[in-house]
Amino acid sequence: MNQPFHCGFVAVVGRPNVGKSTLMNALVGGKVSIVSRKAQTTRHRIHGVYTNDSHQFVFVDTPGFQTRHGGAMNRMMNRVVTQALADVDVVLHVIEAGKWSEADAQLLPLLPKTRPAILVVNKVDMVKDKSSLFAFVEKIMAQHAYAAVVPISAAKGFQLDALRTEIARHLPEGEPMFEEDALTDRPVRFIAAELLREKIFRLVGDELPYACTVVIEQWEETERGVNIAACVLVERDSHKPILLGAGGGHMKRIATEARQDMVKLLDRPVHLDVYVKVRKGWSERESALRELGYD
Ligand SMILES: Nc1nc2c(ncn2[C@@H]2O[C@H](COP(=O)(O)OP(=O)(O)OP(=O)(O)O)[C@@H](O)[C@H]2O)c(=O)[nH]1
Repeated sequence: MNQPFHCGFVAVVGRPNVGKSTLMNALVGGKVSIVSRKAQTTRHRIHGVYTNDSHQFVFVDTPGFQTRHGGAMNRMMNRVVTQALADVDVVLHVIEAGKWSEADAQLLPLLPKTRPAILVVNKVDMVKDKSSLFAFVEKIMAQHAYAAVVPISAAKGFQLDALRTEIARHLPEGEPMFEEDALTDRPVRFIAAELLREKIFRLVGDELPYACTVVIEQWEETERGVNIAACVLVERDSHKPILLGAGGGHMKRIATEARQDMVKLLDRPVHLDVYVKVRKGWSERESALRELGYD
């Protein structure tokens, strides 16, 4: 007799920069959520989907939970985290091996009491003395009734099968929700916008990316390929020249690298035009955020 199929939602939470996006991409096996060295590059809930013979895992990536900075943007981000946890089958609480901070502890009260949470200790490749991890993990396990603890390295692909097996134990019986080869339920144009935003994060100085968002203004599929017009919204007039760089050189490099990724994503030639517009105070106005698609 065939085994029943299992399918469920898996939330990935953790303070900024612990490696949530890297982990989700490694588990799903495709580039879905953007990865960057800077904190808080993920503003959206993103579903990544992984399907094998017996299980479908639907991953929910969340923004880094944080309380350090005020503002409408952060209130909204923390609300997204809470919402993401309310309706899932299992939660992965991702932390960094050997590093437990106040920001990690602040997530504990948000972990659902009625749903299993797995403590995922990432970046174990960075720890020389692995035996030191026992005492580290023990202290954290005492603070929440975790269903399991799995040490991993998302970047090196270490112990990912063990983690999948542990997650699978908590997925309920049910038919698959997505096509077998689906990576994400987000439209490709959203991912294309994220690819451009990722390049801004990688190539522009420290503060500016936090004041940027990307809106895809035009998306035209032709026989020759896809024509895309993207607009980068910035907070202040002074941001514009920084983003553009001397003679527009900076933006040219950002657009070139983003276009190369878009070609890979769409598997077709891409023509990309990028504009920069100033829209004052966009990150402070929740209504403006909604308008721009940050629900
Ligand atoms: N050494 C090591 N570095 C890792 C590992 N996993 C992730 N990283 C690095 O940690 C940094 C942050 O990774 P992200 O995946 O962007 O972290 P995140 O938690 O999604 O960050 P936010 O979007 O800010 O919440 C990146 O530079 C990754 O390359 C790992 O297993 N080992």
